[in-house]
Amino acid sequence: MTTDLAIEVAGLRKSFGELSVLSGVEFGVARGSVFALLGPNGSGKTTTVRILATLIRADAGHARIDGLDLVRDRHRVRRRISLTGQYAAIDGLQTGEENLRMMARLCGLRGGWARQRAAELLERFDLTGAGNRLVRTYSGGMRRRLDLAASLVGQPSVIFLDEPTTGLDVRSRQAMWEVVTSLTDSGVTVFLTTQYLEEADRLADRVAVLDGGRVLAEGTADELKERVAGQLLDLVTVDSAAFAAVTRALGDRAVALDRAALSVAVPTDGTAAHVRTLLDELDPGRQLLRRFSIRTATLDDAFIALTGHTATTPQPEKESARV
Ligand SMILES: Nc1ncnc2c1ncn2[C@@H]1O[C@H](COP(=O)(O)OP(=O)(O)OP(=O)(O)O)[C@@H](O)[C@H]1O
Repeated sequence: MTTDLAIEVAGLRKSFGELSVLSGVEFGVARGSVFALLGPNGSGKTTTVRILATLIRADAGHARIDGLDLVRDRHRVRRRISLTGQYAAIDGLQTGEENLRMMARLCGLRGGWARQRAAELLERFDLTGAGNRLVRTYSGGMRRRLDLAASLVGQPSVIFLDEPTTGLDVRSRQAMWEVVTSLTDSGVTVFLTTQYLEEADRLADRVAVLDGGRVLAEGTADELKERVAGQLLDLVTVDSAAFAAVTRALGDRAVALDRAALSVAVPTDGTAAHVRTLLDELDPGRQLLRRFSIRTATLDDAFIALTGHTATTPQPEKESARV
């Protein structure tokens, strides 16, 4: 079956014993796009990737890759996908070039062709200069790039990147982002999981927010931000009593609560009239607010508004952070 969706997922469920991790996950990923699955620790991102990469089976629901059913056509699906970040497929005691050449041979390319493919990939991932060095001397960022290069040897149509930049420093993360962006130039579909909202915002054509076993929202990063409102009025209160009073008055209009910083934000259209009305409503005696500023909503704000917590805050802490 041909479809313009590279990945289609419907009603996906998965439990581990008593623990229900996915309870009806649905989404579609357009061919040649970058799709980010965003969610806090333990929300089931890796489980979703492992199901889609045919490593484990879902309890219910179905999924297709390139129109092929994950269960019935498992072997054909496997030839079209690659998964990076999970396997230590790279041998530290070989050079980068040797690793890629070995992969190429495993994919059926012979002598000269394997050498040529390895050289192309080293060049593409900016590793030509390091190609003859043992991989164990590579930095974390170089290893990730080599890992990604290795996953492209077989020319997959869908690439899964499970948290591709976790643990990398800022520069390596940016280098990785450039590489990921360039992947879709050759028509590859990229499915990435991340806890970094900035990463999803920067890379993904579409983002799905996974929490509580379901996709809570799906759209472009801009669409998700608009769910919070285009602009936010940030308010810093004078003390914790004032913070409590202001957040109580805001009720469920409050977003981006930060008790430690005594700050809270509220959606606004940014006009002087609306800002004045809000300030008068929240602080009629003019004693509760220290400062205010207006900013454009971020994907962080959208995430918190949708899920009630931050992307990286584990469950127990999040309860105590609630107001
Ligand atoms: N094989 C397994 N057996 C039992 N529980 C599992 C197994 N695999 C995952 N889990 C549990 O399922 C939940 C979801 O895990 P998963 O790794 O999919 O989350 P995640 O969103 O990728 O989290 P993180 O961002 O921390 O990597 C977690 O509570 C995890 O402990």
